[in-house]
Amino acid sequence: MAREILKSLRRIVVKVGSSLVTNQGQGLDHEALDRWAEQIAFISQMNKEVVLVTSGAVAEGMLRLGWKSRPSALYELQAAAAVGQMGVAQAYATSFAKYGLRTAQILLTHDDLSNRKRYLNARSTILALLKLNVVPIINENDTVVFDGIQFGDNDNLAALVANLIEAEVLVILTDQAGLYTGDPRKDPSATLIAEASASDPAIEAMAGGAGSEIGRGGMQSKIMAARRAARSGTHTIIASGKTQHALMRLIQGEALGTCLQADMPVSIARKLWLADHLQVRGSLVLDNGAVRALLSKGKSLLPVGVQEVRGEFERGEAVACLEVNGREIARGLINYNARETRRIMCLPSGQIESVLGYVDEYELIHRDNLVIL
Ligand SMILES: Nc1ncnc2c1ncn2[C@@H]1O[C@H](COP(=O)(O)OP(=O)(O)O)[C@@H](O)[C@H]1O
Ligand SMILES: N[C@@H](CCC(=O)OP(=O)(O)O)C(=O)O
Repeated sequence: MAREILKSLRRIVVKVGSSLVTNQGQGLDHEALDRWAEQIAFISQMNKEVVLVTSGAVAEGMLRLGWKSRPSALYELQAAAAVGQMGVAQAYATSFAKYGLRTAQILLTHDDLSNRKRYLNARSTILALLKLNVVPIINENDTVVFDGIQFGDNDNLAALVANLIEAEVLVILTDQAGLYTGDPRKDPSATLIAEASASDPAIEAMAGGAGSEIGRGGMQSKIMAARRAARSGTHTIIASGKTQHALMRLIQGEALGTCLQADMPVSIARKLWLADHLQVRGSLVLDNGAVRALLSKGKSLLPVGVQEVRGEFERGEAVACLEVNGREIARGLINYNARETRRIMCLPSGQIESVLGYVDEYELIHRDNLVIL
């Protein structure tokens, strides 16, 4: 059962929406932030990695600028978000420091994650922060979005982040106990769904979207996010952030909220995605040792095992890995462009810096970004 994974999971993305982090859209609810920090600190102590996706920039900006109602012009929303994001970062740093944790601010757009080079950089940065035991606090980079700052955007962003870092679970906390058979604000007889497949078309019909008074992104954007997360093997739990210690209780296996299950585990989903979606831009001819390391030991590909580089490609693009006889054995996202790869091939990783003057990564293709064919 998908919920079982909560007890053994390694990495989790938690998304808290506007309805939970703001005081009715005016400023941040600092006590609520303290409660998230306390719960995330509890989870980190269990050796699990947590990434927090949070809204609140526009609401905090409105308070700081003395604006009573949410503006409709995009440039005004963006200005408010720019003012408010200072407060979001500051407030989370303060709340987490109470529990001995450091935080980092990451502002992303959907475009960043569809660009392969930026995708790899965002991924490396977040994974490095997690290794350093720093909690990444993510929001949309509202300054540069061009299609509006919309309620529900962060549901989608949280799903993209879950895909980016291969989180096993995405928890979307909101103001309802989970997904109901209908919008509980309008239909008092609606009942809570405990579990469903994220790809079940019936759940979309239950979810209210734009038009409901408070939930402008509503459940619909959460279902879309769950569906997107499931494509990379991530299960989604939608639960109430108002329930006391909801996160701690979920992580200990309590059946709160709605669990929307992915049909396959993260590892397999990622490999399928890599195999299906990557247009190969070039190829690497490997020596026998590297072929063995990839095929039988599940290792990353190091520059030392590459004998020849064919074609032109940029960092983050897909390349094929060939045996000396030309047979393709794997493909993956490469950490260096073709020029750099030609300079560092056949060399031990310790020499990358002296040859190039910098090191992006010690692996040419990390095993997480590699699919064996
Ligand atoms: N089937 C449903 N089950 C639960 N809530 C629903 C459903 N359909 C619509 N909603 C609405 O979605 C709202 C939550 O979405 P939203 O306000 O966008 O939250 P957040 O700010 O946490 O992202 C609920 O308050 C509820 O009114
Ligand atoms: N990025 C914006 C808000 C995006 C948004 O409202 O998302 P959500 O909380 O999912 O409805 C902010 O920080 O104010």
